[in-house]
Order: sequence, then structure tokens, then C-alpha cells
Amino acid sequence: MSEREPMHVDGDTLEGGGQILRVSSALSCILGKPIHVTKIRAGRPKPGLRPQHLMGLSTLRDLCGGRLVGAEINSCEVTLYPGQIQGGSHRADTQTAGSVCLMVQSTLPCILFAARPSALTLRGGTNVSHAPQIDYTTTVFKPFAEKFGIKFDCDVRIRGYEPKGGGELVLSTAPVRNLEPITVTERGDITKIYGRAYVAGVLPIKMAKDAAATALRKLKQEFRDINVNISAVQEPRQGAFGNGNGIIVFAETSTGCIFAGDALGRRGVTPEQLGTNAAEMLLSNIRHGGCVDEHLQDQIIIFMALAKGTSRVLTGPITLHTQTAIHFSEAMTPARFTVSKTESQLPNADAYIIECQGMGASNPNI
Ligand SMILES: Nc1ncnc2c1ncn2[C@@H]1O[C@H](COP(=O)(O)OP(=O)(O)OP(=O)(O)O)[C@@H](O)[C@H]1O
Repeated sequence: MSEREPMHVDGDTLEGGGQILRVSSALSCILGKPIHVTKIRAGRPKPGLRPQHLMGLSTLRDLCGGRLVGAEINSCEVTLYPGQIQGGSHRADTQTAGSVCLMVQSTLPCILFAARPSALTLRGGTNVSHAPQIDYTTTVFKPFAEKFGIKFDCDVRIRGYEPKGGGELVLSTAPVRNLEPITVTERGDITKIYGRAYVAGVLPIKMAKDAAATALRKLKQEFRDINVNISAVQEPRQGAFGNGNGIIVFAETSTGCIFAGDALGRRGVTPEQLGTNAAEMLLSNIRHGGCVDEHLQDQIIIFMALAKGTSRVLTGPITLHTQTAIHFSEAMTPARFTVSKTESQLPNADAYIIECQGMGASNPNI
């Protein structure tokens, strides 16, 4: 195990949220560099480690036989001494509605550089706020990740919602030698729009139907000639834990770009509002003229940094999450990013190119 002097990671930098932990701890494991993270989630109303951050960190420690110091709920400071990433079967349970999709964000990059295939059983929330819904991970993130040569399966066994959690998915993947650079700069035309509005537990299917109908109406106003298909789904009893409702809508382009908009049910928000919010989010993600939506943007930065060669991606306005991911990727790896404003084929577009000279991380086990 490496016991070199840990690199300092200031958790109050830029976005100041949990993403700093996920990016820096994943890179720490892959590169074998210890990190000392301070001021964890200083930018959040309740700073410190929440259950999903703690589970994410301890799963990484277990995957690589490393050592964690100071890893407790609410802790604002933690040190990770990584070992060698072994992979294999592991279980992690947030015991809350902590997002399993965010655990995928921190663990997937590591298990790609493991010695053997991995299967991680992750328990918590699958469709919760301030995180990708699992449908986003499987429909938007997964096909994009494949461009880097990443193949993974996400078997959603039980869906879990706020506040109880109780969801479960199995993330499995085989190691890669290195990641391929990507060029995603052709936005194309919107060819289809689809989605799902859902209810689980005791909530009536009418809520899903109303959310779907409102989103469909709103999207049809803008895309008269395009097929829009949003289904209303009652999650099967054995496939969902507790009550929950929400909606997620996707738009696909002729060049294979996929954008999303979503909303989650909560007290005081009508199904119609959910439908409107999800449709508006999708429309704003379509209008900027980029090839990725506001959320995919930050989620691909770590893979661009690790890839072997130059990647280029056309995006909308750069988010603070993306700036944060770039900041820590550059601080921890030799990868270098540039961001420049560019023309897009759409009128009133606000598009940028993120270019990255990737470090070409290679898996020592393959
Ligand atoms: N609606 C959404 N669809 C897809 N991805 C999302 C959505 N909302 C948030 N995300 C993604 O989830 C991640 C959230 O990171 P962030 O640092 O805010 O989270 P966190 O770990 O919950 O930390 P904190 O609690 O400190 O905010 C980002 O990658 C963001 O792009």
C-alpha cells in the first residue's frame, strides 16, 4: 500500500460539493495517489460526509484494499491511502435514500482499472433528487460511456425513492486496458422524444398519466412533426420499495446525441408541474446547441482526462460542476483541458468546445 504524503484536496473549491470527493477519490485509486480532503462539502448547507459519500469512499477503499482515516458521517476531513484495485464482488448500502447513481459515478472509473471483473451491489435511492435518476444513467450516460470503450451493465433490481431508499442495483463491468479518446461535435437534428412518468407504491397511476400528458403537450408545441412517446408506468410491487413518483424525458438526435429533462415528485408539487418542469429542462438542454446536456457535461470529464489521446466535445454553457471536475482532473493528472466558445448549427445557440489532452492512464493488470 502506498503511504506517500497525501495530496491536499480542498473541498471548498468551486462547486464545493460531493462531486469533489467522487472525482478525487476515484483518481486517487486509479493513480495510486493518496489524498487528504478537507472542508468536505463546505458549499452545502449541511457540510461533511453524507451516507452516500461515506459508502462511496469505503467501497473504493475495499475495492483497492486501501486505508481511510477520518471517514465518519458528518466528517469534514478524510484521508484515503489507496492500494491496488482488485475489483471482484462488493456490496455497499447507504441505508438511506443516498443515490446509488452517484456511487456508480465514483466506483465505475476505478473498476475499469481493476485486476478482474467486478460486480457491485449498491443499495440506496435509484430515483432521488440532486442526482441522476437511474433511467438517466442507463439511457444517457451508458451509451455515451461506450464511446470511451467502457462497457458496463446496470441491473436495476429494486427502485428506491426519497425518503426511504431501499433500492438496489448491480453494476458490473470488465477491466479495460485504457480508455479511447472521443470526438462528439456533430449535434444533428432531433429525431425522437420519449420518456416515462411513473408512480410506485400506493400512489395512483393517474399522477403518472397527468405528468406524461402535460410533458407531451409542452414538447409537441415545439416539435410538431416529431414522434413524442411518454409512457405512464405503475412500477411493479416487487420492483420498487416504498412510494415515489417522477418523470424523465429524453430527446435523441440524428447523430446519436441524447438529452434529458426530469423531475421528481414531492409534497405540494402537482403532476402537471412535474411534467412541465421535465419538459422545460429538456427544451433548455436542446436549445444551447451542444451535444451533451447540462448534467452529462460534468460526468464525462474524468473519462476525458483518463483517455489516451485528445477528446473534443461540443457542449452548452459550462457548468460549475464541470469547472470543478476539470479543476481536480488537472490537479491530479497530467491531462490538460481547454474550453472555447464556438459556432453551432442552431440559431441563438450558446455552444462551447471542451478539448482535453488525456493522460492515457493504462491498466497495469492487462
Ligand atoms: N437531474 C439530474 N440528471 C442527471 N444528473 C444529475 C441531475 N441532477 C444532478 N445530477 C448530477 O449529479 C451530480 C451531483 O453532484 P453534487 O456534487 O451536487 O452532488 P452530491 O454528492 O449530492 O453533493 P452535494 O450533496 O454536496 O450536492 C453531478 O454529476 C450532476 O451532474
